[in-house]
Amino acid sequence: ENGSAAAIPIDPRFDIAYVTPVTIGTPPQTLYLDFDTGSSDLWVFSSHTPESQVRGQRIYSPEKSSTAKLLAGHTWSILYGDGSGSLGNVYTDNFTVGGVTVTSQAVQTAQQVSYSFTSQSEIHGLVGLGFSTLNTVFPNGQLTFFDNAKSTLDSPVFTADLKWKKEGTYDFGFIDETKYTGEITYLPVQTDPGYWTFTSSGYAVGDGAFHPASIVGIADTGTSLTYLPAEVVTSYWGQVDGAVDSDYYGGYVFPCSSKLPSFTFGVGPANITIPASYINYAQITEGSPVCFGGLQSSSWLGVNIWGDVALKAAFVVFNGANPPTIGWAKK
Ligand SMILES: O=C(NC1CCCCC1)N[C@H]1[C@H](O)[C@@H](N2CCCCC2)[C@@H]2OC[C@H]1O2
Repeated sequence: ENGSAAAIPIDPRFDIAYVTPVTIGTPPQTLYLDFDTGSSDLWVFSSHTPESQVRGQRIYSPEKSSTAKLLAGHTWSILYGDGSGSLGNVYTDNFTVGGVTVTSQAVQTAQQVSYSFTSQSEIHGLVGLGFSTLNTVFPNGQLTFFDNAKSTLDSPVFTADLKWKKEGTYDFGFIDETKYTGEITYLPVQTDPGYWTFTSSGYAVGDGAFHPASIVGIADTGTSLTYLPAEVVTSYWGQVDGAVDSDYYGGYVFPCSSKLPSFTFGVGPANITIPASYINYAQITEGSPVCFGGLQSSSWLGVNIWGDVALKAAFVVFNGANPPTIGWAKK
């Protein structure tokens, strides 16, 4: 059975993250979760989360679900690249997204969440869509929703059609031809250690010359911005009046009034162009004349990350066949 579900920006001002409605248990409990191709744990705020750490989030209460089963002796603990994290225990239960149901999905219930989760009332947990090798459940790692659902889908794929300051969609099991233009270019995926890792064929700043290069990076729906090698982002921000790489603000900032070029990245023989407006990410604080860039350096990270700023410029196919591939199309 295929499915389709909304990807809703959690903030009307800028795209920090996108959440998608899911139902868990019997009778169904609806939560809004952050679908994250950069991790592989499905965890939720729950009746096990201390009240002091819950601030407006919906919670999953396994004790109210007739189909919930404790996965005895299993725990989990995850730390994300931004320093946020959570930990807890594990149930299995019915899990449905956009009409696709997995009847015994591992649902990781949070017993602790870090402050950045507590402070985001719109995110009620995460659905990891990375490879199941990254799952942190101990002693037995659990399968992602996609890995569990794959065999029931017409095709072992899911697609991301994220949008700038608008609601997009995640589709499961099929490729909706109305959501993109031209051809989809498929690239090989390196599945070790478990991210959707691919190699971009280069970049161009605005209308400038295309620079062939091999940029190895991960496609990460759970990361707001895009992080690329220093020489790439330096050449981009060098074209923006007043742009500086600020230790104070933790990245490239620029005068909100400055004109930004677009950014094009290669996908095989094709390319995707990120409009300048997507790279004018957000004012430092409400009303500030200082703006924070959507393109930042990955030099401190050790990995290049194609986050939402890049993904929302494309229609992206996460093909879970053997071997997996990733498809990119203009839209
Ligand atoms: O840590 C990363 N990415 C890193 C960013 C820095 C550079 C390395 C990658 N992604 C996380 C994201 O920040 C979290 N956040 C929660 C609060 C609202 C915004 C989303 C959310 O939880 C896990 C995942 O998504």
